[in-house]
Amino acid sequence: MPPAPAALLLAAPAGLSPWRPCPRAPRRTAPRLRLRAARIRAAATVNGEFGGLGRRRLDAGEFIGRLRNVLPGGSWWRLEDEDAGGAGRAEASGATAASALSRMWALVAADRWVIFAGFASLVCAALAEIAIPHLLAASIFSAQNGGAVFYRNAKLLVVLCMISGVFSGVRSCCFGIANMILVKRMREMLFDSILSQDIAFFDEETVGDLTSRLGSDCQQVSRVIGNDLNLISRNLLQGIGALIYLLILSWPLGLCTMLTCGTLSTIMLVHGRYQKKASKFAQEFTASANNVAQEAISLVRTVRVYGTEKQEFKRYAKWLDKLYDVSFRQTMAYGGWSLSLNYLYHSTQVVAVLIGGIAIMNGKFTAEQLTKFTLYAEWLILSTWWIGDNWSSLMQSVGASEKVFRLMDLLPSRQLTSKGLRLQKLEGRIQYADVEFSYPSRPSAPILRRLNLTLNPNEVVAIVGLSGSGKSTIVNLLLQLYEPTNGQILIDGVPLSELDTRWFRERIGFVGQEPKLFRMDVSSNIKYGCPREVSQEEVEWAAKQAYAHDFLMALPDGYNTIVDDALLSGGQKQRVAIARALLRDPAILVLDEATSALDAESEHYVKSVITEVSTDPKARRTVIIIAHRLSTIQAADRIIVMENGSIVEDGKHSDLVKQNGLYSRLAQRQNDALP
Ligand SMILES: Nc1ncnc2c1ncn2[C@@H]1O[C@H](COP(=O)(O)OP(=O)(O)OP(=O)(O)O)[C@@H](O)[C@H]1O
Repeated sequence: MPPAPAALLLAAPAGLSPWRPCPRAPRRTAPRLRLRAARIRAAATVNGEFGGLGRRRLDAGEFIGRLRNVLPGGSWWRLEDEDAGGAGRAEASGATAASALSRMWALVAADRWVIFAGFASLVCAALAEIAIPHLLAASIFSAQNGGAVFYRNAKLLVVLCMISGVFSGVRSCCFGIANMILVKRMREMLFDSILSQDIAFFDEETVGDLTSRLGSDCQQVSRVIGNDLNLISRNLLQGIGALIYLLILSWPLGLCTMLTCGTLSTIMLVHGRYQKKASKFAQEFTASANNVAQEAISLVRTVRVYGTEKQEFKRYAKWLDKLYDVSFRQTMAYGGWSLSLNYLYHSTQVVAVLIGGIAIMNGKFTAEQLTKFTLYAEWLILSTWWIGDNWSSLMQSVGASEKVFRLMDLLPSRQLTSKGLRLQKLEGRIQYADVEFSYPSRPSAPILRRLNLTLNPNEVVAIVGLSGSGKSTIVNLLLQLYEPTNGQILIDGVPLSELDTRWFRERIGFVGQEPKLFRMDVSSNIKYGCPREVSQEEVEWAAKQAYAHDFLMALPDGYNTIVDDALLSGGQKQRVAIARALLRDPAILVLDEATSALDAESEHYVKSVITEVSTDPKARRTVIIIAHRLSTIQAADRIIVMENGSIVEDGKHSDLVKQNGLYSRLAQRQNDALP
């Protein structure tokens, strides 16, 4: 028996059987796998309403219509879903099994010796195994006629069993190793490709989807070499050997068996193609279920506070239901395939015994020949069955591999491939010249409109404005997370796009609105991404500068305490992030001041940075502060006021207050809000 559809097993949470519909989401409402008009009929069939078992009696026409839907080729089997992403479309333009396999071969080609050794063992084991039924029958019948031939046959049988055992073991090991190599390389390349994409890519893709490609899809592909190809090759060899033997023994009976196998192969191809398509849907649904789970778990505090556990469960169950639906059809298709096999298998046996028996009675065939025939016919049909099983599994893996390969084929971000200029020294002059920008995910919504702004070296510039006015976007462009749609940014007079991105980023310190920490110790978090080797003293120096040293020393293991995003308060995380930025001694420091809760904690620091840059010549650098609390940035050299993606005011605090414009209104509003 082949394993149950893998996507189902991978996606189903512990305790929730993948073979049962989710109890909370009745099949009547939740699953929206639209198998065209057949959906309702399909549900009726699954629920046992088909054929008069339900409450309403069906007339003959309706009955025949429904029967036609569930028969092979009927509309019940059609796989379509509006929410299935590219699954349906991918099928139309999908790569063939051959091209997917050649891609996989390219990944393991460096270690081809393992595969060659596996195939050599496979041939030896198959040759030994193919001779076993012949010798078995010969031994049994030679026992009737005396000892010598029987003992010779028995010895040969022992030797063949040993050869088959040893080479089967080597074969499994080699293919298993090749498989591990394939999955490891695939995951490495996929992860590398994902990490090298432009940030705009991550605006469109979801974390759950991408981790699903890395996890379950790669796992599904892992069966290709170790299981599918290995077993298909073995059974193919054995099947061909058995067929030749049968034709030599009796060509009419051999042809009869061949006919059965031909029919089985046709059903196998249709079944394999169906499984391939179904597996793509299962893949999409698994990814969507993962996505919901990932989102709900990462936002579990919000979920708890708003009491939306049931809502989240329903969202998750919706995808599980879809997965169930598609897996149900996969299982039914597999059932159909098994049914055809059993039927054809037993018919062949009966036909062979009937025709062979008549031939024995007519003296044209011996009992030993008929026994050998039956053994090899069984072998041939079982080989065809196993090839069919492994073929459908192979098709599922090919289906799963297509999206993985498509992601792997994405070109890396130009920033990571191009070698740009490295200036002798970064002075810190930043010019935005006629910069226009809209986010790639919303190209029709202009965010920055012909922005012209110059920041001089060592100047402390604060950017203020209403929420959504484009303040963070200005910084995003400087950090090269996105590129301007029009215009350009110049750094010390050189277009930013011509600079070596890595070199430039090493000279920028950035503290975002919601700094993230990695799950590692505090020291490593502070050192993260630092382009030079740093000592513990330097780490502590940076922490002191960021007013983080005291609370870090109070942690259970001080600087060795393992932290992550959930283990420190927002303000504490921000101070660790500030220490991280300062440790680089950046020529340009960017502080995207957090809104609301963090303001009080960051205010003190922002003020001290401004004071330090103004008074300490060693600390001088270009500083950009995106500020929400205007009281923190009064001492800045310049304040830029943004509205709807344009600069509407530019000057010192004292001048802007007098202008009676947006800044003075904002300042007034904040003053009024103070107790
Ligand atoms: N990745 C993105 N994709 C599409 N639109 C975005 C993206 N990031 C921001 N935007 C949009 O761009 C506009 C400007 O956002 P931005 O974050 O620059 O504003 P902001 O002035 O920094 O706001 P806040 O003060 O609330 O942080 C907003 O309308 C926002 O919805």
